[in-house]
Amino acid sequence: MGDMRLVVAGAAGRMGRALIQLIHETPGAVLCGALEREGSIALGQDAGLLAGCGQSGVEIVSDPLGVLVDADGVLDFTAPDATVELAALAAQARIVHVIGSTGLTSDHLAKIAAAARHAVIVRSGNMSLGVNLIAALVEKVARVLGSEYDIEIVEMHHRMKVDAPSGTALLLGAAAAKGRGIELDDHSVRARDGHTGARAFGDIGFATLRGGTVVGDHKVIFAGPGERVELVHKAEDRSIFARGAVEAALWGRARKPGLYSMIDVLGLAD
Ligand SMILES: NC(=O)C1=CN([C@@H]2O[C@H](COP(=O)(O)OP(=O)(O)OC[C@H]3O[C@@H](n4cnc5c(N)ncnc54)[C@H](OP(=O)(O)O)[C@@H]3O)[C@@H](O)[C@H]2O)C=CC1
Ligand SMILES: O=C(O)C1=N[C@H](C(=O)O)C[C@H](O)C1
Repeated sequence: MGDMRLVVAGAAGRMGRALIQLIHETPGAVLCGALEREGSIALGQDAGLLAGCGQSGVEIVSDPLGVLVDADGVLDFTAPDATVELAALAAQARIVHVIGSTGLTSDHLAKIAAAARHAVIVRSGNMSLGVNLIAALVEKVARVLGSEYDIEIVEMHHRMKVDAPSGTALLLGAAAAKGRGIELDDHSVRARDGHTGARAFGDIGFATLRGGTVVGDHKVIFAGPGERVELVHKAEDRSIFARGAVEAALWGRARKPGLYSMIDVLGLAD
């Protein structure tokens, strides 16, 4: 097999630029296409120059079909509607689709699952090794400590982030719920304001902070009788997500169609 030919969707975004830099540094991967939405001021620019890693010869374009047809995979850190559209096109082209976009609704997730019947999709709210390791630990801690330990998840991101709670917070919440043997949707508390009454037994609470340039901080708190257990992750650089995404694409190349997560890629499943 030759180098894996990768398209970056959202090429001019914070993650898009980190991905283009990382592909440039990764043996076995090569940038073959770069996408931005129609009307973007980035269209026509050289993707490598925009990302700060030198001329790549890859022009940023808006037509996905033209670039996907010549690719082995697409790295997609864009927005929910764009991701669902790309999932259908990547499935038609039978190429690997790595999805980092967050803020997906159950409707988006159902469409992604349908596309995964035809092609490999790796989706995760956080592609870093550290967060996925913490997620595995959260599941275990939730199982061991039991429901007299209240679970609260606190996250902080940069002021430009548009969705809340973060995909990572939801991933960590799902891990905690799995450890407890409950459904997150039935126990998730996303906001508290005014006279809320006492905390309900078994809730999993989420608190969202936004400000400055914070790349991504997450803390899972297990508050029990007389003690607290806290698991913390602090992202300092977007390259940790980009590294995970490129690793996922290379891993996905040898898989059968299906919907996978970073837990599968990193071999962290029990
Ligand atoms: N899973 C993970 O590990 C991580 C996930 N993320 C997630 O990735 C997503 C992007 O984050 P970030 O890079 O910070 O955001 P940015 O807003 O910086 O980048 C997103 C880019 O995608 C572009 N875009 C939107 N729609 C389309 C489309 N239809 N076709 C092509 N490009 C499109 C945007 O263009 P425009 O500005 O014109 O809308 C923008 O340039 C978010 O959902 C974020 O939460 C981020 C980091 C890590
Ligand atoms: O938007 C971001 O920046 C990030 N988004 C992801 C999330 O929603 O958890 C991952 C990371 O925390 C950065």
